[in-house]
Amino acid sequence: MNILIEGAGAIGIALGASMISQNANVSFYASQRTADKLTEGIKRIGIFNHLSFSPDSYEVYTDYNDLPEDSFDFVFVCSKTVANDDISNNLNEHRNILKEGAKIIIFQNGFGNDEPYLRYFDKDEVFCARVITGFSRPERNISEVTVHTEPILLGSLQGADIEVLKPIAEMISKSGIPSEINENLDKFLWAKMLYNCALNPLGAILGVNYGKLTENDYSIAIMNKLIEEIFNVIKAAGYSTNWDKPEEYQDIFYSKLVPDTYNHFSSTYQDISKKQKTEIDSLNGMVIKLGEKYDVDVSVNKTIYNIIKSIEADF
Ligand SMILES: NC(=O)c1ccc[n+]([C@@H]2O[C@H](COP(=O)([O-])OP(=O)(O)OC[C@H]3O[C@@H](n4cnc5c(N)ncnc54)[C@H](O)[C@@H]3O)[C@@H](O)[C@H]2O)c1
Ligand SMILES: CC(C)(CO)[C@@H](O)C(=O)[O-]
Repeated sequence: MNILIEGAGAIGIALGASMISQNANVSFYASQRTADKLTEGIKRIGIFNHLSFSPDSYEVYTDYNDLPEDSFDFVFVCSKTVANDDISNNLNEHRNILKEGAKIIIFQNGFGNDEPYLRYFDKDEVFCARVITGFSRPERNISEVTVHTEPILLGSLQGADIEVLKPIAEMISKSGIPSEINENLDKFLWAKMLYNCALNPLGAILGVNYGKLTENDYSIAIMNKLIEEIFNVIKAAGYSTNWDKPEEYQDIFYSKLVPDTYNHFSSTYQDISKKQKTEIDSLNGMVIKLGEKYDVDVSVNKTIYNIIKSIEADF
């Protein structure tokens, strides 16, 4: 099985190492800086078993024109969501690198990340994943698995047959990180959206970790309003979650989800600290887009979104 990994970052390196451990042929598309570091080999460290591979175990490309024709069975999209326009355009322009029936799997936070790819590829060619395993990259060629809550879920937001993803879920699991296919991926992605949209931007704006946001009535009031608006959007757009009412979600949010991740500083906070564009368009930005489409009040999400965009305006 030949796999192209788009984005050799924290998730990309970890999944690349996982797939190599299962005898897949892995190619990374990477920036020149990362490609240079990948000449030293790659490692997956942290929780679960450790994996280490020499540079002759994989290929690295920095130019689409060098990718071999008629090669890849799967493309794993492991970049930040801001790169989706670029990656989908490039995959379309260089379709000849894909084998007949090749599948794209998007391992990103947020909702609707398949949309840029669906401009060019069919519904049964573009899949998504829900990842709540944490990864960090202490060095450009090393990925550390830092936390793990639930299996990596693979599925479709377009109702496509997901049996084709089974070998991938099995290989990720056999590599040591639990993974499953799931018919209701939208439910799980919306659950992750509720969590990330409530916590990430507010934590970034206030410069605090997740836990701190639950320690005063003012930030709690903002998060509750964000959660309410997202529930209304989910309903209006015809999706659902495992909770009927915002209050049911808020109960588990304050009693379990946030305490379990109390010390975490959101990826939005980390992006802003590095002065790089955040994934806000795929998080609260997607809530706003759907809210406007279905005529749902999303004014608090819009205010939070506008603050993040104002901060980013200088990057
Ligand atoms: N790290 C985590 O713990 C975690 C957990 C769950 C979900 N996610 C999601 O996974 C995605 C990737 O996160 P990450 O932490 O691995 O990010 P990262 O910044 O470590 O890695 C992203 C990589 O993509 C590369 N890239 C940038 N533009 C590109 C382009 N146009 N084409 C190809 N590659 C490009 C970057 O050079 C970088 O190496 C994000 O959507 C994130 O929200 C991350
Ligand atoms: C789990 C996590 C690290 C990635 O989805 C998230 O909470 C974030 O965005 O920081």
